[in-house]
Amino acid sequence: KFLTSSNELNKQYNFIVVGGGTAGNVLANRLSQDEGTSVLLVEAGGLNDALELKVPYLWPGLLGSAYDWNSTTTPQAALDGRAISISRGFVLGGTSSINAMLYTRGSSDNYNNIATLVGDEGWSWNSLQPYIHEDATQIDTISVTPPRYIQPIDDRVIQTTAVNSEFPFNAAPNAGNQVGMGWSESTIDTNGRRISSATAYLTPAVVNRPNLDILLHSQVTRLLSSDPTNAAKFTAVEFVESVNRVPGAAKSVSATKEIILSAGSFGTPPILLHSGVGDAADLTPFGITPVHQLPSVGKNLTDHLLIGTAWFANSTDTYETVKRNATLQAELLEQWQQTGTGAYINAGIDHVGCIRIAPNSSIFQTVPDPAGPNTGHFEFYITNGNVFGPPGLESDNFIAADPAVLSPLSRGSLTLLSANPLAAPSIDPAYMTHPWDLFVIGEAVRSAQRFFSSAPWNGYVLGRAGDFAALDIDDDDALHAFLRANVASGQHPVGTASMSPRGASWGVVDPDLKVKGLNGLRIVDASVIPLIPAAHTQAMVYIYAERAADIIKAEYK
Ligand SMILES: Cc1cc2nc3c(=O)[nH]c(=O)nc-3n(C[C@H](O)[C@H](O)[C@H](O)COP(=O)(O)OP(=O)(O)OC[C@H]3O[C@@H](n4cnc5c(N)ncnc54)[C@H](O)[C@@H]3O)c2cc1C
Repeated sequence: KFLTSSNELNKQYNFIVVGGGTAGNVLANRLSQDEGTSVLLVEAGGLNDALELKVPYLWPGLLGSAYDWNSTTTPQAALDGRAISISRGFVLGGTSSINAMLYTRGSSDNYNNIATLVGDEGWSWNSLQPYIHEDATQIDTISVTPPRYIQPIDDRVIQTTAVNSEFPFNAAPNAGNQVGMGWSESTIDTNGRRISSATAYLTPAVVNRPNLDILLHSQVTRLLSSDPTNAAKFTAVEFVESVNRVPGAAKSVSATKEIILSAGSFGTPPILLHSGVGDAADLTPFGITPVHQLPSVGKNLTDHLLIGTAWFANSTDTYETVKRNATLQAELLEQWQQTGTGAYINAGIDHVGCIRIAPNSSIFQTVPDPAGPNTGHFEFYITNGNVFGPPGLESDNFIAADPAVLSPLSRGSLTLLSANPLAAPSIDPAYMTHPWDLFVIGEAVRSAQRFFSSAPWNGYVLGRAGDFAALDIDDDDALHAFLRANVASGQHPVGTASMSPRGASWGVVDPDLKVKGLNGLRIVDASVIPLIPAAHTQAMVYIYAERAADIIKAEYK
C-alpha cells in the first residue's frame, strides 16, 4: 500500500529498496511476490498520476519540470566551459516516467563484453534472455510496441535504407545485431499510454499486497549501522520526508535482510559517500567519517553525447504545427483520451539508426575499436520536427536528426559538494575529453547530412537550419568548434557504482551486485553498468533488475 506518511511505517522490513525508479520498482514487485517477505520502497518524488506523465507526445515538456531533479554538470572543459543540464525522474517510476520511451536493448556485444569484464557468464546476452519481460499481454511486465501512429516522413526513411547502403535496413535491431536503420520500439502500450516501471510493476494488485509498503516524498540521506563494533554493517536507512516540499526531521527504518540502493547513477553514489563508503580522501574534507574504503564510488561516470541538428522541411505536417496550435492540441488530447489513437500516442521517434564509422577512419590509427562488430559507433534518430534540436527555430517546419556517440570513451566522476546529504552532488561527465568521442560525433553529423542528401528527401529537405546552416561540415576544425559549442547530454549516465570481478581492486559491486566487502547492501540500477551500452539505457536497466531480483530471491530461499 501507499503510506500516507512515515508515521505509518513498520519498525522494520526484510528488504528496503531505496528509489522507486526504473530498477527499484522491479525489485519491489519481485521481492514482494513472496507473501512472507516484507518490503519497503522509499521514493524521493511523488505519485506518477499527472496527465503529462501518461501521454507519450507530451514527454519533452517533462524535462526541467517538477518531475525532474534538474541536475547540471560542472563546467565542461572540452565543451567551451559549458555546464550541461541532465534530467532524471523525480517521481514514482523515476526516469522511466519522464524518458523518451525508446526501447533499445543494445547489441549482444554490449552484454557479452560486460560478462567477460566482470567474470560472470550470467550477465551475457544468451544468459539474460529469460529476463527480457516485455509482453503486453502479461501482468507485471513492460509493454513494448512499434510505432502505431505512422508519421508522414516514415516512408522516406524506409526508402532511404533501400537506396543508400550506408543505412541498411535492420528488421530486428533489438535481436543482438543493432547495426543499420530500423523501426523503433517504445515502452508505450496498445492504448497509447506511457509504460513506466511504476505503471508496469506497481499495478493496483501489487500495491495492494499486504507485505509491500511504499513511502513517497522521502529522500534517503545515509545508511546507519546498529552494530557499535562495525559502523559498516548497515541495517537501517535514514531519510527525510518532505511535506509540501518542505523537508522534515531525519527519521530511520530498519532492514532485517538487505538494503538495496536503486537511486540511479546520480542518486546512489551520494548515499554511499554520505554513509562513509568511498574514497576516504573524498570524505574527510566534508567531515564524513570513512567506514569502508571503496575508491571507485562515483568514478567511471560515462554518458552518451548528443547534438540536436535540424533541417528545414517542405511540409506543414510536423511537430511545429502542433506546437503552434492550441486548438489542434486540444483535439489531439481529446482523441488520445477517447480512443487511444492519433499523434499523441507517438513519442516522436519512429526510426533509430546505429551506424559504424568507416573501417579505414584515421582514428583507428590511435584508438582501437571499442565496440564489437554487432555494435554501432554512433546513432541518429529521426524526428518529424525540431523536438530536441537547436532553440530559436519556431516559425518554420523542420525535420531533425540527433546524432549521438554510442560507444564513448570519456570517463568522468561524481563527488560531493557538501556535507549536507540533501544538497546536489558535483557531476563531471568529462564530455569529449577522449579524442574518440569528438571524432565519432563529427562523423555522425556528416552521416546524418548524407542521410538527408539521399534521393528520397529531394524536395522535402530544404537545407540545414540555425547555426548549423552556415557550417562547413567538411572542415574538421569548424565542425569540431561547432560540436564543442553545441553538444548536449545523451541522458544515459551509467557506471558510478560499477560492477567488477569478485576480488578486483576496482569497482563498487561484485557480480551478484553486493557492495564489495559488505553484507546486506546491494545496488541495482544504471550505476552498476560498468561499460555503457550502445543503446538507450532503460532496457538494460529493466533486464538487470529482473536478474538481480532472482539472484536475491535465490540467496534467501
Ligand atoms: C530525458 C531522458 C530521456 C531518456 N530517454 C530514454 C529512452 O527513450 N529510452 C531509454 O532506454 N532510456 C532513456 N533514458 C534513460 C533511462 O530512462 C535511464 O537510464 C533509466 O531509467 C535509469 O534507471 P535507474 O533505475 O538507474 O534510475 P531512475 O529511474 O532514475 O530511478 C532512480 C529513482 O530513485 C529516486 N531517488 C534518487 N535519490 C533518492 C534518494 N536519496 N532517496 C529516495 N529516492 C531517491 C529517484 O527519484 C528515482 O525515482 C532517458 C533519460 C532521460 C533523462
